[in-house]
Amino acid sequence: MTNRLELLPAVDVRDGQAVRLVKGASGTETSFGEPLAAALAWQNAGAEWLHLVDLDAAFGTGSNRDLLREVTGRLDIKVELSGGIRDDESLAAALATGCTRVNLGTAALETPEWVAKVIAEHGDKIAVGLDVVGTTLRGRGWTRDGGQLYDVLARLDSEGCARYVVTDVNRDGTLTGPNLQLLRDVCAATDKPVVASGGVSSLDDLRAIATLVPEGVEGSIVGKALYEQKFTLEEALEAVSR
Ligand SMILES: O=C(O)c1ccccc1N[C@@H]1O[C@H](COP(=O)(O)O)[C@@H](O)[C@H]1O
Repeated sequence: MTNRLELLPAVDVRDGQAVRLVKGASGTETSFGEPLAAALAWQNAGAEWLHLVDLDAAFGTGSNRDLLREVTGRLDIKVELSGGIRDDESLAAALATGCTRVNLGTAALETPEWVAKVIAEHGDKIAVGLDVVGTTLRGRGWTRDGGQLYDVLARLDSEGCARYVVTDVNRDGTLTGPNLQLLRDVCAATDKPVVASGGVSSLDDLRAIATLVPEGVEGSIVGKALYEQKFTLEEALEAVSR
């Protein structure tokens, strides 16, 4: 595990556009233009990772698969690919993009046997997104309850899941700060690295998340704060470099 907090700028794609949502709610989209342009901007600003999400696939309203494959193929940086990866076919397509890892959400709640199988087959190419309201997991575009956080975490740990992407749904896209207690609690419950997601609004938020690196937080996704220019990616990378 690295000592420096990794930053993963997010490019969430809906209907071919880079968007940000509020609390993951469909219909709250603000559009930020071409996904490839956004991704290349983060790469050019020094990003080592991109968190790339097919929101239509997550919501079940369509697919941006070809576009996400093109974006991933055009980047030199590591890509965490997410949204709608729920079976052998969608997993094979996601991995074939050349992404560094995929992030599974709904599947971990609805098809646990399949997730155990792909964890065994693909190791650290598989992360699981634990998207929570309180301690209740949400799936299907964060519209349905899907079990209890610590029960599912214990199950996935026992199956060898390599990493968790933990999102506080009620903070996501709100610029209200990360849920540090949730991150601490998840880190206390697992030895596996945790990527924080949801709520980052300032460089101080990133510095606060960085204090949790010794507890197991490996990285942080940054979305709306970058798009709304609360700080630049260069400033963010500098803030977590010390
Ligand atoms: O990132 C979002 O804003 C988001 C909002 C609503 C639903 C999903 C969202 N993001 C990503 O989608 C995966 C889950 O996709 P699936 O359930 O596997 O199809 C989730 O982990 C987030 O990374």
